[in-house]
Amino acid sequence: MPVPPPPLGRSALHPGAFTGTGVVVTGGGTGLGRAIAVEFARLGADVAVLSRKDEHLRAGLAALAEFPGTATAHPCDIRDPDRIAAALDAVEEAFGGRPRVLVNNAAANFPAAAEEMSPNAWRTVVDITLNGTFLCAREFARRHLAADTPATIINVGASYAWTGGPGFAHSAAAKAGVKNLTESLAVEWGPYGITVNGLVPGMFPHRDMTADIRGNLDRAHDKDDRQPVGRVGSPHELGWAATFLASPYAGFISGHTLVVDGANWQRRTLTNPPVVPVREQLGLGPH
Ligand SMILES: CCCCCCCCCCC/C=C/C(=O)SCCNC(=O)CCNC(=O)[C@H](O)C(C)(C)COP(=O)(O)OP(=O)(O)OC[C@H]1O[C@@H](n2cnc3c(N)ncnc32)[C@H](O)[C@@H]1OP(=O)(O)O
Ligand SMILES: NC(=O)C1=CN([C@@H]2O[C@H](COP(=O)(O)OP(=O)(O)OC[C@H]3O[C@@H](n4cnc5c(N)ncnc54)[C@H](OP(=O)(O)O)[C@@H]3O)[C@@H](O)[C@H]2O)C=CC1
Repeated sequence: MPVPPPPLGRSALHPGAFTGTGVVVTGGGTGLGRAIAVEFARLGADVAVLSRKDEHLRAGLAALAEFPGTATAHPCDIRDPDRIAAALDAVEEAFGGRPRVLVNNAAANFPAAAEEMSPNAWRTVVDITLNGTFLCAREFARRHLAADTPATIINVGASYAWTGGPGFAHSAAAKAGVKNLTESLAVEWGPYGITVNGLVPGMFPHRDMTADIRGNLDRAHDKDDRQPVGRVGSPHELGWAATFLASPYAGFISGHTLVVDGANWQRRTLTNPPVVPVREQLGLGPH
């Protein structure tokens, strides 16, 4: 029997747990990033949203408006190290100090058969998802290393980092890189008080999903029944996991990637459903 989560608005951590703490969420104006930003704000954090599009920056600010902490939003393409540095300067000015938490949530993805993918399509997804994550982590950590202040980084991943992602070869390879990067950085920066963890969402439908990913998911009308725990996730559950990982109660957790997916990715048998070639899944004709 599926067990529903506590409702939106509840939290395991105590009210005010993040009061006075600055949190940066890349891609925090939409979908899961916004849900993560909101759960930090609910616990009193000052929250900064970084993303490219004005409409997403405004959506992030609107979602954060009801909470007491400072909310700020800054245009930034995470592929550009100079723009990341400028955005973090602006965040520090808005907060009156360095943010202690970075959530590397922004990513890029679209379904494509590997043989149809243009070199630029591959580069774009890897550049945003893996290189952008590294560049944000690097700039954020350099500031804390220079100031000798503790910090925590959460890198949002995907479970096809372990399994491969047919139809999403670029994103799966980039997310595998993100998981591996998480492990390297946790060891490199641990001695300086910086923890680095990964956070992997499973099936969390939300209204900001890009049309082609939603289109793929919408083909299954019984999504709850397809999850081992009998239901899909609610975005605020991912926010709870992020706030836990950034809390003092997770201070001894570093280099770990936490999968929040109701055990869906471990669901394999020797007789999986019949193989449907990716071209067929994507509605492409023969080669
Ligand atoms: C088949 C099985 C179905 C199973 C379904 C399960 C799916 C689960 C997956 C869950 C795991 C991960 C999820 C996510 O990561 S969700 C996050 C997705 N969100 C976003 O991607 C938001 C941001 N995205 C974007 O901004 C754009 O979509 C883009 C990634 C394209 C980046 O924008 P940018 O402006 O920088 O790039 P361009 O538009 O200039 O495009 C660059 C090249 O990429 C080619 N391209 C773009 N879209 C497609 C497409 N849909 N198909 C093929 N190629 C594409 C584009 O043509 C450019 O290449 P060229 O210059 O060679 O033309
Ligand atoms: N939805 C799901 O079921 C799953 C999601 N994930 C992961 O969860 C995270 C959030 O996904 P989700 O909320 O669904 O996706 P969304 O498409 O809603 O959000 C992606 C965000 O990334 C931002 N972004 C994209 N490119 C850049 C860039 N170059 N610079 C700055 N910001 C950028 C976008 O903002 P803007 O366009 O304004 O730049 C957008 O807000 C991602 O890391 C994704 O890979 C993993 C597994 C499953």
